[in-house]
Amino acid sequence: NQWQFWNTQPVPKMDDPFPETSGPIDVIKKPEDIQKDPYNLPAGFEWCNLNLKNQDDLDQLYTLLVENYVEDDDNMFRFDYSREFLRWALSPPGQYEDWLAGVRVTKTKKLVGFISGIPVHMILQKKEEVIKMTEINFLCVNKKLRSKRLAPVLIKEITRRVNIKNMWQAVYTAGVLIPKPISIAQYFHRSLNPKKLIEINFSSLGKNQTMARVQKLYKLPEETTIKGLRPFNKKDAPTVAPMLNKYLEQFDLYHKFSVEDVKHYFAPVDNVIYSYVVESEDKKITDFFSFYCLPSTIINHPKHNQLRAAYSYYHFSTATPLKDLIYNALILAKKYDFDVFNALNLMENTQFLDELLFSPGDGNLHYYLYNWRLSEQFKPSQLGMVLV
Ligand SMILES: COc1cccc(CC(=N)NC(=O)c2cccnc2OC2CCNCC2)c1
Repeated sequence: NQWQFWNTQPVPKMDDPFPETSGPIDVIKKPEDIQKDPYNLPAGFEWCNLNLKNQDDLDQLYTLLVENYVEDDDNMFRFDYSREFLRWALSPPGQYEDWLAGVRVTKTKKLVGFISGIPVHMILQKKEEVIKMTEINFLCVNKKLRSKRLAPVLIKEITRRVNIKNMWQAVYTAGVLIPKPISIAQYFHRSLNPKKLIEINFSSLGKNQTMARVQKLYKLPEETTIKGLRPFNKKDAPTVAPMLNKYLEQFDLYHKFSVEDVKHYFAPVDNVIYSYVVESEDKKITDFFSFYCLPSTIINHPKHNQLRAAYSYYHFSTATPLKDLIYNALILAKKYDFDVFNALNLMENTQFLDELLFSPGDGNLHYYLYNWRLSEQFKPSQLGMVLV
C-alpha cells in the first residue's frame, strides 16, 4: 500500500508518541548534501518546469487537472481550477521557477504529471522564529498512469528542489489519510442555489421539506448589509497585512503575510479571488474577508456540467462580528452566481457555521507537515492557514 512509501519519509508514524518540544524529524542536512540531478523517471518520461506565463504550459496544466485531479468520495464532482486561478495560486511573490515540476511523455511532450511548491513563511505554536518552508499542492498523475509509482517520484523530486533552496519543511493538505495529520478539519457547505444543488445530488431534500420551503430558507438579500463595505484594493495592502497577521497570531499554524503577499493574494480577480474590507466613517479599515472561486465539473450529468463553488479564504474582524462578515460574503457570492459557499471548521469559523445555515460535508481535509514533529495534535480551531 502507499504507506510503504510514507514509511520511508520524514513524517511521524501513526502511533508515534508526541515529543516534549517540536522539531525536525530528519538529520540536519545542507544544500550541498543534496543530489544535483533530478530523480529518475520511468523510461519514456521526462521532467519539465512549467512557466504559467506561457499560454501553452498553462493550457496543458489546466487540461491535466480538469481531467485527472481530485474528485469527491462518490466520484460525482472533480475540481475544475481555471487557468486564471492557477496563474494566481502558483505565482506568488518569491516563487521559484523550478517549483512547478511537470512530467511529460518524451515522445509526445504530453503533460501527464505535476506537483507544485510555493514559498511560505510559517509561524508554528506562537514561536518567534519564522520557518521558511514550501506549501505543496496540485499533486496530479494522469488517470491512465496510476500505479506506475509516479507520485512518489514527484514528491521526492519537489523535496530535492526545495532542499536545494535550504528549506527542509513543507505544509500540505489532502482528503486522504496518510501518516500523519497534524489536524483534521471538517468541511461545511452553505447552499446558495438549493434547487440546482438538489438537481445535481450535491444536496438532498429532507423528508418533510418542499423545494419552495428550502428556497425560502436559504434566500439572501440582494444587497450587502454592512455600512462601509467595499472591495479590497492593492492600496489597502500596507494596512491590511499587519492587521491580518495580528489576527492570525492567535493560531498555532499560519503563514505570515508580507505586504507584497497581501497585494498578490487578495487583489480581486473575477472568477478567482474576491476580497472586501469594512471602512469606518473616519476611513479606517476595521474588518476584512475573502473567498476564492473553485468550480467543479459535475461528472456525467445530463443537465448541468459545472458546480460554481466559493470557498471561504482569509478574514479578520475588529469591529464587525465575524458572522456578519461571512453573512455578507454569502450575499456577494449569491450575487456573483455561486451555487454553494464552502468553509472549513478551522480558525474561528465554528462561530458562524450553524447560524449561517452551513451543513457538514461528507469528508475531512487533513493538514500535514513534512519533516516536522509537533509536540501536540492541533484542534482545527488552532489552524490559521487556508490552502486553495
Ligand atoms: C464539490 O466538488 C468537489 C470536488 C472534489 C473534491 C471534493 C471534496 C473535497 N475534497 N473538498 C475539499 O477538499 C474542501 C472542502 C471545503 C473547503 N476546502 C476544500 O479543499 C480546498 C483546500 C484543499 N485543496 C482543495 C480545495 C468536492
